[in-house]
Amino acid sequence: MLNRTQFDATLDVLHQVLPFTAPADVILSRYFRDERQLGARDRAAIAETVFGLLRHLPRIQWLTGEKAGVIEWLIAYFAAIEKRNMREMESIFDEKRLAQAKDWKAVDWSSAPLHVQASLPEWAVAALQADGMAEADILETGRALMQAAPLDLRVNILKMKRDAVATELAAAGIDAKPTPYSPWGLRIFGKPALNKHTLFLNGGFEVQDEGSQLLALLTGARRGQMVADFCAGAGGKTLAIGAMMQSTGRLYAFDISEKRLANLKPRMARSGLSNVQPQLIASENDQKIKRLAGKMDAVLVDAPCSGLGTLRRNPDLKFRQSEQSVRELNAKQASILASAARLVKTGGRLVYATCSILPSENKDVVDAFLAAHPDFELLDVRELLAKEKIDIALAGPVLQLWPQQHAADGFFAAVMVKRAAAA
Ligand SMILES: C[S@@+](CC[C@H](N)C(=O)[O-])C[C@H]1O[C@@H](n2cnc3c(N)ncnc32)[C@H](O)[C@@H]1O
Repeated sequence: MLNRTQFDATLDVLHQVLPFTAPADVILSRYFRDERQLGARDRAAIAETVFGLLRHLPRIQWLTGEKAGVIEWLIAYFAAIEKRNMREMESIFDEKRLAQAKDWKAVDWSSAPLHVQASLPEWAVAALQADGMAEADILETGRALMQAAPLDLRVNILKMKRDAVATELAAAGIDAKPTPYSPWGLRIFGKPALNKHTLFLNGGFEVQDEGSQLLALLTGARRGQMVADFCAGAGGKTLAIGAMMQSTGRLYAFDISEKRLANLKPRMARSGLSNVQPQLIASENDQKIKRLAGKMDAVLVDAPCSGLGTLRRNPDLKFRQSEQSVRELNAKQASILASAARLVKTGGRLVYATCSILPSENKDVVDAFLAAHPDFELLDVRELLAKEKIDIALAGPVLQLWPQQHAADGFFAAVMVKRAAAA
């Protein structure tokens, strides 16, 4: 149970987070930077409670009713979600609050609507149902997305072998196990501080969810090729692709965000890659793109998306996204994919990817693209991964990862190949 200092700080943070005007992790980092008196244990307890509450907020709001505010939500979180002992709560709450806590602790979730039980936005559940997903599967997905995610690392194969990194981490008391699918992944349970570890500083590994590693792998990028990471951001996937290319050939990292591309620079320096060319573009239709038309062996479109597949890490996205924002993203996704496709040469690969579980951001975008671009053909991801000796259960030719099934974030990828125009 939180002590008084931690409790008051948690309330402060929640008051700043809950308007949902900025990402919760950004607000939390800023708060910790300003409140220097808080020790490591305080910080860990506060962060855990804030993120725990956000994960369960749709359920908590249903339980506490419309008039409730932050304090009631926190009490309900301790009582109904964490099932705290009433005696523990006596040090923080008065009689009236304790009586509420007791009522909430006895909640029966089975009478709640599906989206509440799954702790997902109502519109997102409606979209999954409209696509034919069964109630039990939605519930299972929601439950898996409520869990905290483990920490995955991607070993930089340009510099190190996976076993060697695991051995060195073990020597530092960090237990890292190979991830089930990615040949470069290590999974760590617990929260060791890794950003000061020599292996990290020397570019031996990066923090990257296994699902994200698989998206890079699906580009099939090889030595000496011309490859583009169209929405490179801070380069999580760029770095993985650059290592697949053994730092040869040329790898363009495009993005419209100067700040994100700037964050790629120190990561590139650590990685030892010399084949990456970060390129700021004004939009997906930038002249720089036109000049490179038809030249790429592979193009990855890691499209801007709702992020609903990453709720284990970013639970506030349940509230920061809406039907309207997803509709706007859908238009952007289609436009970016169509533009990025122009870069692909005949026989080249186009990978469209998101970290979403919503059909409108995934297969609907790909279906519409394929219908409008008969020169592109869908490849079966199951065959591509089998060739890499990756044994993964998938329901169809595209990659859709589910946290409950694959223990990864909810990533999506479709791989297409550009065929020669019919004579
Ligand atoms: C899902 S994030 C990319 C994450 C990154 N690939 C990684 O692995 O770390 C999507 C990125 O698309 C960028 N973006 C948004 N609109 C874009 C556009 N029109 N053209 C290119 N990139 C765009 C955003 O700035 C953001 O960095």
